[in-house]
Amino acid sequence: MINRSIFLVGPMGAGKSTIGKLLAAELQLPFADSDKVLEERTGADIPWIFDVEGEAGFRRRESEVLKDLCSGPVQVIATGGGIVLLEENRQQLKKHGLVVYLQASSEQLLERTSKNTNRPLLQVADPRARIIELLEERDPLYREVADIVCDTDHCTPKQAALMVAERLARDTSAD
Ligand SMILES: Nc1ncnc2c1ncn2[C@@H]1O[C@H](COP(=O)(O)OP(=O)(O)OP(=O)(O)O)[C@@H](O)[C@H]1O
Ligand SMILES: O=C(O)C1=C[C@@H](O)[C@@H](O)[C@H](O)C1
Ligand SMILES: [Mg+2]
Repeated sequence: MINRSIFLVGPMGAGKSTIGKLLAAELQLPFADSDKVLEERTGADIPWIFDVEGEAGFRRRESEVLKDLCSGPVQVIATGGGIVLLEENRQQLKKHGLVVYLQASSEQLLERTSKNTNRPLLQVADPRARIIELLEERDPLYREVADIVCDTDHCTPKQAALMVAERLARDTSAD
């Protein structure tokens, strides 16, 4: 039985938002996306927030959103790729959720993030190098919080959602 929210973590382009929606439908749970909640609350999009308030301002807003989502109803929650950077966020995730790390190779991440410009941290001359650098820094943090790790390189979003649902059913069957 799933009695805690399911948080999807992982790098930009791992598919947290895309797979999260499909997973929520599969589990018949509501869906929330922390990036979207943050944008709605702020009344501005992520590039604007980074421009005006810097990454530190964005991270403050992100932590507030996470706290509220953690005290809300049980649902599937796609998080932002940098949610694991702050220790207090990692504690919240571990305490309140079942955490799924969606993994993908840097090549896949590059391909999946190259189609739009709404990710400020990737608006650099060499996004491939940035993706590798972020992955090196963050992979241990995603693993630290994860109950389940799923590789999404070789599956469609639908297949990935079904794979996560199966893993969750297995892992929560003893609860
Ligand atoms: N398993 C997959 N196979 C192929 N394409 C995928 C897969 N998962 C996601 N995509 C595509 O990659 C793009 C980025 O996915 P998505 O926005 O869900 O990533 P994200 O993890 O939420 O990233 P961010 O941290 O920036 O919010 C989308 O166009 C999506 O359709
Ligand atoms: O990986 C990150 O740090 C980010 C990922 C996105 O989901 C957004 O939260 C924002 O673009 C920052
Ligand atoms: Mg997303």
